[in-house]
Amino acid sequence: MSSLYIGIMSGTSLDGIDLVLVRFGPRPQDKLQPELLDSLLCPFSELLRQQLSQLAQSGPNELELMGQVEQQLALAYADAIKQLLAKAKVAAEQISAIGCHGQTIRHRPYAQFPFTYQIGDMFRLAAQTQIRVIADFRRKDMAYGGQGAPLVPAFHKAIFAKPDSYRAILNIGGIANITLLQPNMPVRGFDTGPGNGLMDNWIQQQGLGLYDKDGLYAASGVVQQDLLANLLSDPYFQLQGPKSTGREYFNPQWLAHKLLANTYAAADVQRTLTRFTAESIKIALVNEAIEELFVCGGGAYNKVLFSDLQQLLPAVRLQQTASLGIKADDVEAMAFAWLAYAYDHKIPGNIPEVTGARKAVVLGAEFTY
Ligand SMILES: Nc1ncnc2c1ncn2[C@@H]1O[C@H](COP(=O)(O)OP(=O)(O)OP(=O)(O)O)[C@@H](O)[C@H]1O
Ligand SMILES: CC(=O)N[C@H]1[C@@H]2OC[C@@H](O2)[C@@H](O)[C@@H]1O[C@H](C)C(=O)O
Repeated sequence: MSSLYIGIMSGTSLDGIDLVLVRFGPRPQDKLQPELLDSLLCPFSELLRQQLSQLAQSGPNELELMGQVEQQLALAYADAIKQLLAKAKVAAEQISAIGCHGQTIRHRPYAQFPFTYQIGDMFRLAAQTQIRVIADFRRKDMAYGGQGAPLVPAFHKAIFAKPDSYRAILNIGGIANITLLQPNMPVRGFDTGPGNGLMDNWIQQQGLGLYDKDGLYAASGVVQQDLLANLLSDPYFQLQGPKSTGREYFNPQWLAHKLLANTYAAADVQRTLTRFTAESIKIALVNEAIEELFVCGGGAYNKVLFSDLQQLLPAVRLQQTASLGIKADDVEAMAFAWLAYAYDHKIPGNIPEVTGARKAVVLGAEFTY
């Protein structure tokens, strides 16, 4: 019998909760394509968004705040799941499991004792929904010496790889990450650097909204070449993979440091940040003979960013993942539904060449109701 899974992703953009309902075939060895049945985006309340943003950086009273926010987040996830089930007209009993990423509030793969924290009380989520939850996907990879990220490459390989074409999948969320699906080669993948995160921060600081819809604000500015060169001079871009990063590094303080004593027009900064994301992705792909690049994550909708990427990668056919049947918004959440399915079928969820782990392992832990 086929089985239904729910995937939940709330990522570094802090825009809200992405959910999908997916049907998987009964036996992984049949390699049936998963069927995306429904999806939903539930924005965070302004208070929860602010609290999560606060927790993503060091500050006073963190532990107390984290305890409170973990519970609120679980309730927000549970509410979002109830909305999805009602929309899809599916009962909780029909769902095999929820695969939930949780909310990253700290990711320190380069610390003396590397660690990564994804919060959200998964027992509360299971109790509220009466559905078992598979979560905590990153820490086992880290326990085997990996970075704990990115994890989506195994899913990309399972559903997007082609034997005769060099495909790459680019996720542009708050942070951007790439998966390289080169025929007859181990899958590679890593975080390329900032995605929309710095652009979101900047437009928010100008009081012009939460993000630059379709890149319209960036389109009103001009790329400042000296600022662009300064941004690209960060050593992260020259590091070889495995590598991963987050908001603890590429954040408003990082940008403020780069802008020091300069008085660029605000729209020019937005335009330059957009170009910067595209240029940093180009650096990551410089020696790769990619034929097709599929873009997902909210950044796929930024028209200026998309056109910058196409201009910088003229030999590559650039498309959104929608052309492969999965909307840009749904890919990451679907990956977490797949990781829950992989847990249930004892399929490793990490790729050692990607994360740097010593071996491939089944990721996640089960939270029962
Ligand atoms: N129409 C649009 N135009 C421009 N940007 C958009 C549009 N829609 C979404 N975005 C951008 O996409 C972001 C959300 O992307 P997404 O949900 O993929 O990120 P995330 O999952 O939170 O991050 P990550 O993948 O790093 O964990 C928004 O914050 C915004 O910057
Ligand atoms: C620690 C963490 O939450 N990392 C996220 C983040 O958002 C994008 C990029 O940085 C990626 O490494 C990862 O998410 C995706 C889902 C991943 O693990 O593949």
